[in-house]
Amino acid sequence: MSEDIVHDMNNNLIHNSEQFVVLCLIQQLLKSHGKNLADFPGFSNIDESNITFTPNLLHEQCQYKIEEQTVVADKNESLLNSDQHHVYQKVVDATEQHTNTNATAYFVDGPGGSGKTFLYNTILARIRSKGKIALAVASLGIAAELLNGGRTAHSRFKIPIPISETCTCTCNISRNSALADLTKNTAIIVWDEAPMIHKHILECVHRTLCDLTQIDKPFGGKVVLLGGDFRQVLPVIRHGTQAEIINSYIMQSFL
Ligand SMILES: Nc1ncnc2c1ncn2[C@@H]1O[C@H](COP(=O)(O)OP(=O)(O)OP(=O)(O)O)[C@@H](O)[C@H]1O
Repeated sequence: MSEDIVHDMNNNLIHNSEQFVVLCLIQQLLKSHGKNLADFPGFSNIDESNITFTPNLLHEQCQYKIEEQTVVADKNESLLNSDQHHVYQKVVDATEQHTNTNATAYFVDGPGGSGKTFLYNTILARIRSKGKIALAVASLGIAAELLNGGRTAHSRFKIPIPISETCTCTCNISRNSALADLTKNTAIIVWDEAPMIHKHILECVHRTLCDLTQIDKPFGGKVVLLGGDFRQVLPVIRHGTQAEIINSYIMQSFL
């Protein structure tokens, strides 16, 4: 978190001390889960009203230089193998012809090392080279690190923790927030290691996008590219039976 803050400071988006801003963000996170900094030993609540921290998320995503992204996209595109190129073309075309009314969700399934991350980064660069917003998220921090501009899905969409079977909640994104603006304006969401998340998480993001866009289609009508490898790790269900684990798969979702 503090590294993100330093990055924003370097881009003149934040004017408070790094430690103060991190504590404010932690307090905001805790508040969204019904707790406060003062609930933890050694901390007292802090006054967030002094903060001049308005990270313009939309601005941050528009920082990508079109020329640089075009160079990356052109170079990577020429290297794609036929399978990668097939997916690339479908997804890029869907994003270009997208009207928000024809929902388009894609899933890329491939074993480790088959070039999924390379493909995602090529798609991200191509969409960004057209001046559009492309959000890159992953279910795991380590996978998010490998995506250009990647964040964990929990961090990006403020997914509530925990999420229960009966939960019909949405993510902690209010309609008039910077994050809502960013999400509404995104042309595509690329989500790596999707098979590792519980289907309720995906459904929560879907409800949030529908709420923000006011479009009653899968993922609020956004183009979504979900990727991963079903041969790797499945969602972790504490003390879960085999049936419960299988039922938690995103493939078991109504989406
Ligand atoms: N078309 C390509 N041209 C050149 N290099 C490629 C191509 N596709 C993949 N690679 C390279 O192959 C290696 C493995 O690819 P990548 O990391 O994208 O696989 P992956 O499917 O995401 O793996 P994992 O599921 O384990 O994360 C990387 O070094 C990547 O740069």
